[in-house]
Parts: sequence; structure tokens; C-alpha cells
Amino acid sequence: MNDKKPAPGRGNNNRPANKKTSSKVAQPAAMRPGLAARLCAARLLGAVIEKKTSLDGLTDSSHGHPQYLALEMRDRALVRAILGAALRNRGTIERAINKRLERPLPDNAVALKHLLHVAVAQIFYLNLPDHSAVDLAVEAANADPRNRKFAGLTNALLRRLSRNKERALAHTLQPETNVPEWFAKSIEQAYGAEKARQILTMHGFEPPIDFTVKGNPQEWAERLGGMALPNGSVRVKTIEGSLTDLPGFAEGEWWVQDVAASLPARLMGNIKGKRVADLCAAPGGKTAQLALQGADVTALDLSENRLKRLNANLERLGFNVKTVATNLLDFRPDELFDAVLLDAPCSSTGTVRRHPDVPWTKSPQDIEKLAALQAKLLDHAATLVKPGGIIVFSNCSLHPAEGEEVARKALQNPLLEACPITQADCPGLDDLITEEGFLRSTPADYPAEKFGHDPELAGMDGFFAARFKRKA
Ligand SMILES: C[S@@+](CC[C@H](N)C(=O)[O-])C[C@H]1O[C@@H](n2cnc3c(N)ncnc32)[C@H](O)[C@@H]1O
Repeated sequence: MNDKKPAPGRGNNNRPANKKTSSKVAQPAAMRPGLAARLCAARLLGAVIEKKTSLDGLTDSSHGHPQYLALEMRDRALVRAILGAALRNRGTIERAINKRLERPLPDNAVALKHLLHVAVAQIFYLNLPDHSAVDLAVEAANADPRNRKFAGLTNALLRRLSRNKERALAHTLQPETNVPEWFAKSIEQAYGAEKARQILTMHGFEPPIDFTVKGNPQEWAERLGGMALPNGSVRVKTIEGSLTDLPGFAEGEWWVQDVAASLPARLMGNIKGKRVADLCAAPGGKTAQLALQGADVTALDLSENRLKRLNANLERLGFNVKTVATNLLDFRPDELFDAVLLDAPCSSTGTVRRHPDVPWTKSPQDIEKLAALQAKLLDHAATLVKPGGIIVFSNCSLHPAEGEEVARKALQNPLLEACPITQADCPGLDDLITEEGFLRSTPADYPAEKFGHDPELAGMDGFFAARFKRKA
């Protein structure tokens, strides 16, 4: 899924762009504390923007970018925080920089632009001393032959921005500019101007952490220091330290799952003792829900590696399921299932709050291709269930091409009939049910007004779900 290639080497006036050496940054033996993290952040930002490489892949703790893996844990966390802020606020940062430049930067000063974005993200959005962001950016510019001649400009520009940051931030509240134009337009087309603005505004905030719990949500809300949501999830604004240190982790009493992601598996009806297949299962959040509901679960996924993660997750939770590593399109079981869940691969545009690289790494062509794949997978899923059995289709895209349109098309499949989602299926969340009986959530649902006007406690992932029945 993730391309782990490092950022491209871009040339400047000093070196030819096609020489490998053009991307080499001098790494002094005794590097000043914090410099390696800033150089790495600029490098990874370049990989996201120029190469459309996924941030999850670049920051993977085993297979991530070597420059990232060379950092200590604390610096890795800093890099992730810088990149989160830089990507969430890309338009704001870009405008602030451009406004204070006497003349535009040369087109080939790509590495410098990433360095400046990284520095401004710290100055505007992170709780760090501005002077260290400025000094380290100047040092980083000096460490890179492509940027050395801009070290003076870097210094002057960043100091100016640091002095005027309140003004810069007050004048740059245009959330639609923080994502590529195609992305902003597609959201506006799908949801209308007002809701699109709310969605894009929510993309500026880190989401809270939702837990699906095995036991009593109210009790777990108290133990985890959060609140129980109407559907039984538990929401915590933020946690100190590691998730693995929280009560109940070692005992397998809960797993992290956005409230919206927890809804599709609740649409399966009474599956206790029934044979149920989770057809795109890894890393297993929904598989665990199906097992918790008492089903005899088969978890299928194309990726053996991801199935390993699923197995580890389910082992911690104490659930026993069968796993099958195969392409769903080749899967023909000996016996049909009572029900199937197809949580299909998608563009993930509903998860921008936690994956702010998504608008920059995905394209309209990706959405089109994934929608075509989803339609095929759903047609195949329909053949795997007994007559009268339930098929739930879901994914975490905000784009109707991957949701509503796939579901409408599936209703033309002679094997399928609609089985509309009802209020009883989503207690407290029935405003997510559409006129067609589908379920549609966005980050603007569960609005801040419901959470003491705190946007960091509000919202949910963008998700789509539709329920069908195989015709008798
Ligand atoms: C959105 S993720 C599933 C998330 C999972 N349902 C959960 O809740 O944890 C989509 C999964 O589909 C798998 N996948 C993609 N194409 C597939 C195919 N043709 N057959 C089977 N699995 C596939 C991917 O490997 C990925 O793990």
C-alpha cells in the first residue's frame, strides 16, 4: 500500500538535478540537537508532496524512511507532530510565506520550500520556542548545498513571521486552501458549500481517540478518563504516554476504533452463532466486533502481512477467528456464509483528520479506480452469502463515487435487494441515515456544539455503509 521511496533529489543552480548527489544533505558528525528531526521532517514533507508517498509508510516503525528510523523516539514524535501541522495547514502556511517574500522563490527551490513549511508549522502551531525553529531552519539551510544561498532569506523571513504570527493566523482562515483544489471542489460538490466548509475546518484538528469496549461503556469511560458515546463507544480527547499502558490494554478489554468505523459491523443483525465472513478484514477492528457479537468469523484479506497484524490484535483481545489470505475475487468457499461484511479498500478521504497526507497523496483517478474495484468486490461478495443473508458494504471515503454510487449500482445486481438501515441500527446517530437507507458520516457530524464547542473532542471519520440482502 505504501511507497517507501525517499524524497526526490531536486537540483538548484549549483548542481545538476539529475545527479544523485544533488539530494545529499551534509550531516555533520555532531549534529546540533533537534536538527536531524527538522531535516527529516523537511525530507518527508517532500516525499508526501512531490512523490505522493503515504506518511504512514514513511513513518512506519519497521519499514519507514531510514532518516526517520535513525531518530530517537522523542524526535520521531516531533517529526510526526511537525508534519501533521504542516499538512493540516498547508494553504495557511503557504500564503503566510508568500505574503512576506519580496519576490517569489525560484521554481526549483523545492527543498527550501519544504524546509520553510516545516519551520513555519513549528512557529505557528507547535508549542516550541520560535527561536529554535528559526535557528534550526537556518542551520538546515546551511547544511544543504541546494539551500545554502537562501540561509539569510530563511532567517529574515522566519523572524518576520514569528513577530507577526497572530496577525498571519487571523487573516488566513480559509480551510479550503489547506487541501488541493480538486479535493476542496469534490467535497463542495458532494456536500454543498456550508457542510464542505465545516468538514474542511474539522480537518484542521487532530481527532479524539475512540475505543470500542467489550464491557460497560460507562465504566470504561470512567477508567479511561473519557465519555461514553450514544452507540457504546468511549471517547477520550487525548492520552498521556502510550496506549499500551492504559488500563485494560493488556487484558484485551478494548481496541481503538473511530465511532464511525464501529457502525458497519453493528448493521449485521443478530449474528450470534452464525457463520460470518469479514472480507477485507485487516487489521481487524470490525472482525473483533463480529467476534464480540458471538459470530463464527472467517477473516479474509489480500495481505498476509496485514493478516499477521490482525492475528496479533485478535490474540490480545482473546478472540479466535479463521483467517484466509487471498484475493477476495478468487475466493470461492465450499459453503456459503450466513452474512458477510465488505469493508472495502478505498481512498481513505474520510480519515484526513488522522491522515492529513491523504488529500496530497490521493487523486481523482485513485477514487475512480477504487470505486470500480469496490463495485467488483461487492458483486463477488453477493455470491458468497446464502439466499436471505445480509451483505454490509462500507468504507472510509468521503467521496460518493466510492459510497452512494457504488451502492446504487449494486441494487441493479439481480442477486441483491436493499435492506435499508434504520434508527434501531444506530442509536443516537440516526441523523446519519440517508433517505435511501444508507449511512453517511463526515468529520462535521457529531459537531463541536455537542462537545462543549471543543472541536478536538468532536467529529467522526467520514464513512459510508449500505446494507443488502441476497434475494431468496
Ligand atoms: C479498509 S481496510 C480494512 C479495514 C478492516 N476492515 C478493519 O476494520 O480493521 C481494506 C483491506 O482490504 C484489503 N484488500 C484490498 N484489496 C483486496 C482484495 N482484492 N481482496 C481481499 N482483500 C483486499 C487490504 O489489504 C486492507 O487490509
